[in-house]
Amino acid sequence: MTENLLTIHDLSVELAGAPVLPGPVEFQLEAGEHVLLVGRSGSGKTSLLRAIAGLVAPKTGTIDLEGARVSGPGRVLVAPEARGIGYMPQGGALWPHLSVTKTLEFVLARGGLNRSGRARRASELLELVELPGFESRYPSTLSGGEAQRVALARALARKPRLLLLDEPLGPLDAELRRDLLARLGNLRAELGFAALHVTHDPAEAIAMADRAVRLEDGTLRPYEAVTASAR
Ligand SMILES: Nc1ncnc2c1ncn2[C@@H]1O[C@H](COP(=O)(O)OP(=O)(O)OP(=O)(O)O)[C@@H](O)[C@H]1O
Repeated sequence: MTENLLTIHDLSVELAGAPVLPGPVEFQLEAGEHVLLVGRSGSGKTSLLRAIAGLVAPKTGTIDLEGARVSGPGRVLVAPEARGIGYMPQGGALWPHLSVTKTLEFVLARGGLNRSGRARRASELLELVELPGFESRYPSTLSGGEAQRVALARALARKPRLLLLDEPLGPLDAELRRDLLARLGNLRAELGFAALHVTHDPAEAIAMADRAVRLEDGTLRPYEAVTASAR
């Protein structure tokens, strides 16, 4: 039996008076499901992820996680760090002044782990993304693919039930894209998180996804064309 993880109803988002996600967005995600999110540049994909993460309050509508209301009109009811959500923003957005280990430990500290627990979990995470030995490296010294893997480790640090991926393959070359997609698929099989995955190239990722949806004119629709043709 499938278990509902995320329910979005009548959602719209405004920023400084601009309708960044006009809505109304209706969406449901099952536990463990991997859904691709496509849409033109500026259609509001990042704004949708930020609303789900709790980084921005809805203008209208509601967001529920496992049946509990986490956002309502004008209100973030559950803080981002208490949602059990991992967020990999566009471009990775690593913190330039923190080493790889400090980056992971910072996130883990907010999850309440003590010092030795943080160190242990940080090294487990680096094993997971196959970057042991990178502990004291700074973002400016990492390749694009290494930086994406650190961003993935950071998003997974607190064992999220939902991973939000905003174009995780970014400007990577074809080989690195395949490598990161395979890594994501393996991690999901092992850890069981659900994923909402923004991509400009759904054909590339559809094999690992359960379905695709398209954001257009402020609302979400099934994206059958790619789902059907790529299978
Ligand atoms: N802080 C802001 N203030 C005003 N408008 C904004 C702000 N942030 C984003 N927008 C606008 O909101 C719309 C949606 O932006 P969003 O980043 O959600 O789109 P997107 O679908 O993720 O785009 P892309 O594929 O290019 O990343 C865009 O028209 C953008 O210019």
